[in-house]
Amino acid sequence: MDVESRLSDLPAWRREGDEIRRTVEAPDFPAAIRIVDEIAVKAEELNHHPDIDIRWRTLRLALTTHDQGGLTDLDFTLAALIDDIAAKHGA
Ligand SMILES: C[C@H](O)[C@H](O)[C@H]1CNC2=NC(N)=NC(=O)C2=N1
Repeated sequence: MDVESRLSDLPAWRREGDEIRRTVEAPDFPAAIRIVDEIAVKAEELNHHPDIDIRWRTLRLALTTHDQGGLTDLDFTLAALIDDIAAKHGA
């Protein structure tokens, strides 16, 4: 897996060890929760779940594939979906 080349298509994400991470700044707290709610739907569809830290309107998201011991295609697929959801909510 060429992580750096996959990340070049996802400029909001950066690698931190075995994870990729991004911050999402929502317009307000309700929007942040709506973003989390939509991410939850995709996470269930993919059976792949981000770590999410919610602080007022700031979300910190981390993706990795624990059961494969590192980053996989699923992490980059979910990252792109999260970007779409965030953009749709003005984040
Ligand atoms: C049993 C089930 O497939 C695993 O627990 C899945 C669920 N969602 C997951 N999500 C993430 N991010 N990493 C995993 O390794 C993972 N494993």
